[in-house]
Amino acid sequence: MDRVLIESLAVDTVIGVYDWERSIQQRLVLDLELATDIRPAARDDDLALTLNYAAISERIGTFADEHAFGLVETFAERLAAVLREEFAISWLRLTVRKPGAIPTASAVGVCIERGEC
Ligand SMILES: Nc1nc2c(c(=O)[nH]1)N=C([C@H](O)[C@@H](O)CO)CN2
Repeated sequence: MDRVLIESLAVDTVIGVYDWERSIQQRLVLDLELATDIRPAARDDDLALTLNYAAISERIGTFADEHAFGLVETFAERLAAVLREEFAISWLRLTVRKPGAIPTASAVGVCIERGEC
């Protein structure tokens, strides 16, 4: 299956399990692979026939603004569900990295796959 890609999308949100994390925003960096057949859009050169990565990126920013989860796992799971409900995404791979969490690591985070290809 073809994929629409969104790479290194940065969002700032309240995220973390410790008290000091509940009153600040921290950066998450997201990579998404979104399965879709790109041939209809390519055939007609029509944005309406594919997954609009601009609209999806904007929705992710809104989602990050609206929530304040403890775990990156919860952020990833809930975001994947919202995106699959609101866009015609049959399968996705979502990586959520929290680059500031561990000073001696470039990033930590999770990678999930949901749906059928
Ligand atoms: N698997 C996870 N481990 C940890 C998480 C998490 O979201 N998932 N979060 C934290 C803290 O919030 C940490 O990021 C603070 O530096 C610890 N472990």
